[in-house]
Amino acid sequence: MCRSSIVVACLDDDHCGHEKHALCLQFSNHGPLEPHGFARNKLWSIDTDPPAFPTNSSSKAYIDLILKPSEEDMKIWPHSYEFRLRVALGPGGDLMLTSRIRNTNTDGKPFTFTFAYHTYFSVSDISEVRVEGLETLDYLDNLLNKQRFTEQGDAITFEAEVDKIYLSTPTKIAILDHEKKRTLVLRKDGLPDAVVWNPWDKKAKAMADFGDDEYKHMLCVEAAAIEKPITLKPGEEWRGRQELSAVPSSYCSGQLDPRRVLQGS
Ligand SMILES: O=P(O)(O)OC[C@H]1O[C@H](O)[C@H](O)[C@@H](O)[C@@H]1O
Repeated sequence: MCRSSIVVACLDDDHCGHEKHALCLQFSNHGPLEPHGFARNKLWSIDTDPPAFPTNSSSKAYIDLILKPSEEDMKIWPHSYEFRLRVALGPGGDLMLTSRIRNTNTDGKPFTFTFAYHTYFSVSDISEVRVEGLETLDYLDNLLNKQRFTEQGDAITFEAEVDKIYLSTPTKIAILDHEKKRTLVLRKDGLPDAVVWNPWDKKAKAMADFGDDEYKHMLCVEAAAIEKPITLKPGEEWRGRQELSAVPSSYCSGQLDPRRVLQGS
């Protein structure tokens, strides 16, 4: 059995094992439930006989984790569902996360949810990092009551607390870290939004499970579906996929295809 907020993969050499620098999953929910939803605090089981991987995929290493509600869970959120998370590693070290959520209600009722892969990336120095792919997009600012603004034309850089939900984002977003000589590339499917979060100094100090200076070396970029919650009728299934790759710094800005860089084609 596994917790949903387990470290699925550690992307950081220095802080391996610290959840804040690892990859977490959240099944978010609007309404009277705990912040960020309940899925990350539940026990998951491993599917020992998972369906085969699509034959066109080069990945052979994967595990399927399953979350279904217990009777206790249904008292808090009265819906029946199956949540299948496939964690797969590609031959070049890419990490693929595929979530499938199916409404298994037998009472005919639909349910609605929001979703985010709550990914903490380790970076050398937050002040030197930039994010490409979100410029000129609209966003909701979580620090200003979710007011809607439009981002400027430049790549995103960081010099203060940020907590934004970018809307209608492209399928590829890049986090350029010159000092680490690497670019992290996030590819996604079925997840139109992207949360960008760094607590900066004051909030970091106020967070019990976060070191005072850790904000300098992390950045959350989260593939998400938040603005338009997903509604599933009984029998319907939703799928949301995120793929993470780290590519050497020879990777050029604007050239968002890590395979071309790695394979030199
Ligand atoms: O402490 P966590 O549960 O990991 O969440 C920390 C942060 O995550 C998100 O990205 C939210 O947008 C923030 O508002 C929140 O404070």
